[in-house]
Amino acid sequence: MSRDDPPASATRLRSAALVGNPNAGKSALFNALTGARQKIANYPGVTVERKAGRLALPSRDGRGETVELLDLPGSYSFDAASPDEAVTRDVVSGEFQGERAPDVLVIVLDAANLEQHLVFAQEVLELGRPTVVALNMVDLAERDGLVLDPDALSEALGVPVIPTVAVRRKGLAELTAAIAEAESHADEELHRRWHLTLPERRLSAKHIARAAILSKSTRHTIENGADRVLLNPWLGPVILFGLLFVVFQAVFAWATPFADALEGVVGALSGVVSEALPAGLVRDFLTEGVLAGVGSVVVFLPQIIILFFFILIMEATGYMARAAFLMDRLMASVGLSGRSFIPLLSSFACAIPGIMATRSISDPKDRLTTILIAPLMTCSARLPVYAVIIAAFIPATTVGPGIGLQGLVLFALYVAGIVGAMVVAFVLRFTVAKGGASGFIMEMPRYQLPRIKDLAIGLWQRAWVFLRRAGTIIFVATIALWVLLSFPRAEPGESQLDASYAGAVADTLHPVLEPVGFNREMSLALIPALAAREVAVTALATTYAVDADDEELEAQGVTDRISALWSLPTALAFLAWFVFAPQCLSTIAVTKRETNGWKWPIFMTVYLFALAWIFAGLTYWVAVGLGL
Ligand SMILES: Nc1nc2c(ncn2[C@@H]2O[C@H](COP(=O)(O)OP(=O)(O)OP(=O)(O)O)[C@@H](O)[C@H]2O)c(=O)[nH]1
Ligand SMILES: [Mg+2]
Repeated sequence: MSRDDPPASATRLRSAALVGNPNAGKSALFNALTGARQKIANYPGVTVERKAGRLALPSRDGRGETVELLDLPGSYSFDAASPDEAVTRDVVSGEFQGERAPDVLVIVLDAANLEQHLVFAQEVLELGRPTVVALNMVDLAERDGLVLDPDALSEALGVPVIPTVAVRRKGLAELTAAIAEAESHADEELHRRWHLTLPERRLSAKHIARAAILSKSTRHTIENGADRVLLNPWLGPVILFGLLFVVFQAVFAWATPFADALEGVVGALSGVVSEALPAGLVRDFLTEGVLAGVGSVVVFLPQIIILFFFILIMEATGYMARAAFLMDRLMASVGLSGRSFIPLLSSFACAIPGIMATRSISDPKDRLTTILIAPLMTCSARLPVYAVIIAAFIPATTVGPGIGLQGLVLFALYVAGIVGAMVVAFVLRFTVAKGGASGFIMEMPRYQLPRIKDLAIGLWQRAWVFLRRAGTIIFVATIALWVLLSFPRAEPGESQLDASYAGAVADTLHPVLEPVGFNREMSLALIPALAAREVAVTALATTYAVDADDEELEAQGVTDRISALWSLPTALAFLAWFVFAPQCLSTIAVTKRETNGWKWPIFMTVYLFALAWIFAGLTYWVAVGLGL
C-alpha cells in the first residue's frame, strides 16, 4: 500500500496510529501521550472506535510539530472478522471515511505475550510503511521473570523498538522521538518485505520472540494457582456469584449513611428556600421541581459510586475477563458466546456503551442478539428507581448473618434482568436471529493490582456522568413535568394533579396500565422517564410535592410518600416494569445506529414493553392473590 501524497519533508508528519492486539495497552499509551481519558480496562475489546488526540513531537530544528495520534480498536489480523477490527483495517489502509492513511504506524506489543502479539505485528510490517514498535508492559514481563532484548527485536523486525510502560509513563519521550524520526528511515529497506502466510507468520513469531527473550524464569505459579480456583468449573461460578452478592449488599449497606446525609442536605436546603421566599410559583419551582425532583435522584450518588467501585476493581484486576470465561458455558447454552459477556457487562453501567461494545463480536447474528438483550441488563439509571422503591417497601432487616433483605431484593432484581435476557436470547436464536453458536477464544489478561489513581479517575468520571445527567436531561425532563403539573392552577378544593395538563395526559395512559396495578402518578412518571429512567423517581417526587396540599406533606421525601400511598403489590409491579421496560430513548437511538435501520429498534421497543407489561401484571396479580 502506498501513500498517494508523501509529505514534503521528513519531519512533517501528520498522523500516527496505534495498532496492535487487543489489551496491549494502546489506549493506555494514547492517554499517556495525548492526555486523553480514553477508557482502559484489563480485558480485550475495550476500544471499538477510532479516537484521535494531539501529540507534540520534539523539535529537531526548532520547529516543534503536533501530530494527530489515533487510538484504534485492538485487532488480530487485517482479515477483519468483527466490525471493530474493520475500523482498524480501514484506518490503516486509508479507506476510513475518506481519511488519509496514517503517516506512521505505532505497533504496540505486550512484552509478556510477545510471540502471540508478533503475529499481527508482522502483518502490519508487511505493509512496508514507516513503523515504530512500542514494546509495552515491560514491567509485567519483568514481573513474570522475562528479560527482553529490544535491540535484538529491532534487528529482527527492521524497525525501532522502544520499551515502554504506558501506565507509569515510561519510555514516552523515546517513543515520541522515534515517531518523529520514523519517516526519515522508512523507505529503503521496508518496501522489500515479502508476504507470509498465517502459519509462516506464526512460526516466524516464535523464532523472533525466542531470539528477543534473553532469559526466562517461571514465575507463573501464583497466577496459575489463582486461575485454578477462580476458573474451576464448579468453584468459579460460586465465587463469582458470591462476589456479586457482596457487591449488592454493599450498595445498600455502605451507601445508607452517605445517602441519608445527602437527603438531609436536600431537606435542609428546601427548608431554607421555603423560609426565605414568599409562597408562590418561584418557591414552588425551587422546592417542588428542583429540590424535591432533581434532589431525589442526586441522593443516589453514593450507591452509584459503590457499584462502580466494585466494577472498576474487577475490570482492572483482570477478573472480569475470567468472569466472561466462566459465563461462556452458560452463554453457549442460550446460543451466545462468551464474547457477548463483555458488552453485556458494560450494559450494567449503561446499555449505550454496551451496545457499541458489541462491535467486537464477529458473528452478525450473535451481535444482533446481544444488542437486543443489552437493555435487559440493569443499567445504573435503574438503581435510583429500584433503591427508592426498596427503601420504601422493603424493611431494612437482615435475613441471615450479614445478609440484608434490601440488598437481597436488589440482587434479585439484577438476576431477574439477567435471566430474562438469557431466555430472550434463547428464543431469538431459534427465531429471528437463527444461527449456530460461534466459538469463543479470549486470551486471559494477567492479574494486576488496580492503581489507585486509575480507580479514582474512573469513579470521578462515573460520578460526573451521573451528576451531569442530573443537571441536564433529568433536570429538563423534571422541570418540564413540573410545568405541566402546575398549570392550569387548581380551583380551591380541587387537586392540582386533577386540574393540570399532566393530569390529563396521565388519564389517557392510565387505562393501559391500571390492569397491572399502576396508579395514575406512576403512569404519568413513565412518560418523562423515557428521557432517562431516573426521571421516574424525580417525576414521582415532583408530582407528590406539587399535589401535597399542606406544608407538612410537602416536606416528606418521596420515599415516605410512596410507602404511605402505594400498596405492596403496586410497588412490586413497578419494580418488575423497570426490569424490562425500554425506558430510554437514547438506547433506542443507538440501536438504530448500530443495526442501520428502524427494524430492530422497533422490534426491541415492542418486545420490551410487552414483557414489561406482562411481568408487571403477573407480579401484581400474584401479589394481590397472595394477599400481600
Ligand atoms: N502493568 C502495566 N499495565 C499496563 C501497561 N499498559 C497498559 N496496561 C494495562 O493493560 C490493560 C489494557 O490496556 P488498554 O490500554 O485498555 O489496552 P488496549 O490495547 O487499548 O486494548 P483494546 O482497546 O481492547 O484493544 C489496562 O488494564 C491497563 O491499565 C503497562 O505498560 N504496564
Ligand atoms: Mg483500547
